[in-house]
Amino acid sequence: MLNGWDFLVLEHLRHQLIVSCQPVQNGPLDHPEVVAALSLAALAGGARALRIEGLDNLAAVRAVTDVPIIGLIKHDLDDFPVRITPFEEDVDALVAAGADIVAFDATDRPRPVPVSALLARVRRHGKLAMADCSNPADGLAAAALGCDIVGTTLSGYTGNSVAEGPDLDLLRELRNCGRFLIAEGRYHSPAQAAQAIAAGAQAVVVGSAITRPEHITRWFADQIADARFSGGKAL
Ligand SMILES: CC(=O)N[C@H](C=O)[C@@H](O)[C@H](O)[C@H](O)COP(=O)(O)O
Repeated sequence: MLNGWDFLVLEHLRHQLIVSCQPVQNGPLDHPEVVAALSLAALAGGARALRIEGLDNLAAVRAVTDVPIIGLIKHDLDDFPVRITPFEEDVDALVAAGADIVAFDATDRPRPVPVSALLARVRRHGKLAMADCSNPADGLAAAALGCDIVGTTLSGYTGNSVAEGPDLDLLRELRNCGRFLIAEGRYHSPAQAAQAIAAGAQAVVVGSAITRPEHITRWFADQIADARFSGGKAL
């Protein structure tokens, strides 16, 4: 059962845009002050909330805005494939740095700490829990455990290659999961974000298409290269 404040946070996000401000790692934008600036730019454009990775970035963004922040920490672990907020200590640190919502990997993959323990830790802090899922089974399991938010974040990222396009079918399969459903992952155009809402999402997270100019530039460059060589002959 949501408390009054959490209910208000989710109502604030209903059918709204959330922008993930996660610069390309070690790229020219990968600095807390730049993440804070990207966040303010996203809010100026109509984002209702932000998704921020890393404690320094989170603290820098918390210092400039009161909007809801989904916080996460990515680790590259030697022994486990899960990356997003795998440890209870990560939850504590994210809350201390200002996260309102804590996102963690909720896929059915080997992990150092069970999803239930991460959820319990988020609960202990009185914050909202977002389960980053990859398929219907993950989403339904996270919903049954009591995660407040189910996200499609990890669809297409648990196999050997990254899928093309957003997973609208997963939204359709989870639209009745009974939790606040967030579309996330490869929403690269406003039209696709609108399709997510039509497919049952209650909010949409967009990252790369807004805050990773390296990726956006590559999409343009690749399309132009395709046009240059279309039909097998150079223009
Ligand atoms: C798979 C994974 O680690 N996803 C991460 C989760 O926080 C981010 O790298 C993504 O940028 C984010 O999910 C937004 O997605 P997109 O950038 O496609 O709009």
